[in-house]
Amino acid sequence: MRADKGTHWHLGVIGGSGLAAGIELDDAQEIRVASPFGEPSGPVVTGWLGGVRMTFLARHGAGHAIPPSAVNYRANIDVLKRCGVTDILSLSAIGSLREEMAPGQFVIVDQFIDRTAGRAGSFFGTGLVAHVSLADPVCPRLSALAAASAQAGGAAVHPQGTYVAIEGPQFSTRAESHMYRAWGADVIGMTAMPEARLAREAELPYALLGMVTDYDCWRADTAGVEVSDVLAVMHHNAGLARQTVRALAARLPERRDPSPIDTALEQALITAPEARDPALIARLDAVACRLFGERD
Ligand SMILES: CSC[C@H]1O[C@H](OP(=O)(O)O)[C@H](O)[C@@H]1O
Ligand SMILES: Nc1ncnc2[nH]cnc12
Repeated sequence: MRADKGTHWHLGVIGGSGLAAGIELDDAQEIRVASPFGEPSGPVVTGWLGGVRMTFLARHGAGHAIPPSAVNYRANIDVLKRCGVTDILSLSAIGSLREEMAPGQFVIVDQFIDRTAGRAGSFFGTGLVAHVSLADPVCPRLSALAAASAQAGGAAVHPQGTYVAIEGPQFSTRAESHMYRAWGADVIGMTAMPEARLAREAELPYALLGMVTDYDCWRADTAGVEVSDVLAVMHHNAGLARQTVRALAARLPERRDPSPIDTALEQALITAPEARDPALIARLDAVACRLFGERD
């Protein structure tokens, strides 16, 4: 049995630092969704925005209790898929590694360097091996729509940027910050990996709207990052972020045409059918429902 996404959008929104309160939705319902991958960050809020189905999840849980290393990224992506989400927009606070990407501005991230360690980074494993392509890790369609929506709301938007994901929870040293710049990274954060790679494994097109909150610590005359600075900018920007999501809902074409990412697993599975682990396949009832059966 193969589940199709059909032609309707169902946008999943993951809200990061300063955005736990979420987006106001019509007919909103808070639902606890169980996942075979463990506890998600919290209940989802699902409803409608301008006629578009939307499901929101606060990445760090209520009251920002979950640090970046302890976010259960697999469960979060799994429950969004289980809710029927077709695409994911991630909202994140980011530090800037470039003069021209100033605090208060938005960056539509299109590449990643992953410096995280020890996070569960795949839904697959022994008994079902999959290698999805991550060359182009974000969805160009959703990214372009998010950029246009942010711009329409008056935000200064950089349409591209490379995000280095650090393990945290500490901010970087100045030496690290200089090194990431030399590597070609433009912005820095602690959460987009493995979130983006898991979204790809779940065949969910993913876009990241980063909100610059600080200059990290590479500038000689700038003090190190403080959480209070990040939250002050986010507080200021949260309205613009919510406005961007509303504008995005209005801008989505009536019909959702298929994306190549909807079938990302098609060429990725390498384990022979007879060597596959039924228990692992059972856990993939949502993530790989298109290949292994409908969700109940
Ligand atoms: C509060 S500063 C550091 C914190 O902010 C970012 O979170 P998110 O990506 O969820 O908006 C960053 O990645 C760190 O987790
Ligand atoms: N400078 C920074 N480093 C890591 N994560 C961040 N989130 C916001 N600013 C950050």
